Amino acid sequence: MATPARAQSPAPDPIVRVGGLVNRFGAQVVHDGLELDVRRGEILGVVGGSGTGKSVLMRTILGLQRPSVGDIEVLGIDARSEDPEQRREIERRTGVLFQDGALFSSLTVGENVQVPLKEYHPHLPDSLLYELALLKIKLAGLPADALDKLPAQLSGGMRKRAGLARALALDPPLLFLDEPTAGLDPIGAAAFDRLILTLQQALGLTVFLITHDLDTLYAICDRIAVLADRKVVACAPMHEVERFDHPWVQEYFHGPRARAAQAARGTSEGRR
Ligand SMILES: Nc1ncnc2c1ncn2[C@@H]1O[C@H](COP(=O)(O)OP(=O)(O)OP(=O)(O)O)[C@@H](O)[C@H]1O
Repeated sequence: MATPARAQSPAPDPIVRVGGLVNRFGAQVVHDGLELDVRRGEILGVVGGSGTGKSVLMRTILGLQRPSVGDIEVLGIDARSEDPEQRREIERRTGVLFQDGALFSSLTVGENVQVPLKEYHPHLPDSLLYELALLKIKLAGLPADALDKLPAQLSGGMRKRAGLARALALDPPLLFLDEPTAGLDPIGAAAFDRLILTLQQALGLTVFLITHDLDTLYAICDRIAVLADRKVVACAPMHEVERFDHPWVQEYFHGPRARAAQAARGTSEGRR
């Protein structure tokens, strides 16, 4: 049985701590006393029904949105801080892949990857910027000739990889991915999952991954955080979460799609 997140023993070495989080939009309460730790080096899958506040949670952790109430610490920094130095430090040490890739459409892929490099290292010579962008593009599994293409000239899967290359530009220890496999065909999605896992293992990344993709959860996530009832109702490895006695969890992890994802893997445990 998965333990409700609130009742868990302290997480070993959390890199993100969220405590007592409340987010309200007018009369709508999205989060109410939400607790979550992200452990250093894990891939945490964040799931929940549509509108349960997964993206709002991510934006709040990144400091892009101020919570109504609550404590948020990212890499030891108070994410609610208005100190520009602290804000910059969080930005520099976190990579984000937004759902649509959020690339600048008028810049080439290489120029997109160079944006954070130029912002944080304004004195790097052009030749080095070029080499670094090329390195990140290759790391994200794109061919070198993608460097000079505009986002519109790439496929959806390649655009995701370009967004990932930009997210990795500053070698962040912490990566946020918002539905990275949405819109990809199953083969492209599986390849993207493998890429995330390879990068996480090779670079020692911690990954906060919002997804609806059961295959992704089964294939690469160390723990799954379930958002429901305005809280994280369970946060545990998959084999524990799928047994959690909550209507949404039961529906999601034991519906026809989940059975198909499990069957595809042969077993739902020991998959990494
Ligand atoms: N800036 C905002 N102003 C008002 N309401 C907002 C704002 N941002 C989010 N919301 C509301 O908060 C709720 C949670 O939104 P959020 O985008 O986090 O959901 P989600 O769990 O990521 O959903 P999905 O799985 O559909 O992407 C929604 O009802 C949304 O309309």
